[in-house]
Amino acid sequence: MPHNSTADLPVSSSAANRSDQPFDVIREVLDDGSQITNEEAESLNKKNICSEQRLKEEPGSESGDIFSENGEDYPNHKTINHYHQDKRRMSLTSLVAVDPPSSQDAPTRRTINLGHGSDLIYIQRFLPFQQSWSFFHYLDKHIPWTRPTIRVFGRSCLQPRDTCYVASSGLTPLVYSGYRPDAYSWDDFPPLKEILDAIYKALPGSRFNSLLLNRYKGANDYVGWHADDEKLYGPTPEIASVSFGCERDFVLKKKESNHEKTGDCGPAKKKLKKSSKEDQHSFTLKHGSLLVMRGYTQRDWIHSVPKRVKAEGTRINLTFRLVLDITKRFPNFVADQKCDSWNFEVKKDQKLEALDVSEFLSNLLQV
Ligand SMILES: O=C(O)CCC(=O)C(=O)O
Ligand SMILES: [Fe+2]
Repeated sequence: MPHNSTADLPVSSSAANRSDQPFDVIREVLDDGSQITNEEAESLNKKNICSEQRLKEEPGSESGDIFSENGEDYPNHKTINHYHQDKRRMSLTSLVAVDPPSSQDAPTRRTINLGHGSDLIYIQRFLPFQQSWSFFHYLDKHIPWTRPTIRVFGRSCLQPRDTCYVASSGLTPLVYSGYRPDAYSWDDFPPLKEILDAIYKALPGSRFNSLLLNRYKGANDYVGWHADDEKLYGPTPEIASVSFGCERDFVLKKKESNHEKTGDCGPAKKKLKKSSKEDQHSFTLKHGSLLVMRGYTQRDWIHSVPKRVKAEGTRINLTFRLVLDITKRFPNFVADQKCDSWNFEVKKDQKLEALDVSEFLSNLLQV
């Protein structure tokens, strides 16, 4: 149910101390030893195919996996592949009974400087492999996924992926592509707090109060070129993105004044100028990984998760964001607008007095 409760986002919880223990719902499912159905086996098999094969690039897109670690993945993939050979007889428990992580699996953290105040952090093994599958199954089953009709460049279309929105109460609502999702409460999905606690450990000092969830149900689901530069996030939003399930490519491209736009409704215009290498980065987001976009990344770059023929399995992505409270104090700032023109908007608001301006700016800079 959409939330209107007073429950607010906890900054930390006891869950932080038991991040290696999957939550109860999942443990019940995994420990029951029941025979796996054909459908489950098929779905898990697809995930495995998806994560083991190198994803084929679509013609025209440039490859440069700046985050892959020599193509290595979790060593336990072999174990899973073996179980898949006789999928009718294997149990769900066997499927996830992977080797405990060794010291080689320790998370590695990489910072990628995109220049001009934009940067990324990538942690490939942010959450343990097995626990990540537990999160995947929980989210796949318990999140009330919806596939809304959105408007992009004047056209209505079905959003090419499932979505759900979770946020603390009382925040400025999120509106994108003419769609205003109802916000569910964090209390409705306790595992999300565990994931958030893990993020807080990795990013001390960061704060998030909203979460956009996306589910890509196969190769044809995607997110078109966009930047998460809505005004409610301020000019330098930090966005923490956690991925589960099928690996998908994530492509970042530097904004051009006349860059082509595709959005979620398909191509609109042919590209005129070829991007240089530094202007585009393409890489694979692994199961259990964390990607953080910071600084001016939303102002200066656009990103997408393109269709990929071989990406047959389901992928779930969570993007944690901080909604600033500026629109409560300054209702002239409409959440649906993009923030290409922050300075202009500030000057244009005749009602802003000197004191207001400093309050406005400190609101923007609040973390
Ligand atoms: O699925 C992803 O990795 C990205 C999702 C995204 O860009 C968004 O929700 O704004
Ligand atoms: Fe995005």
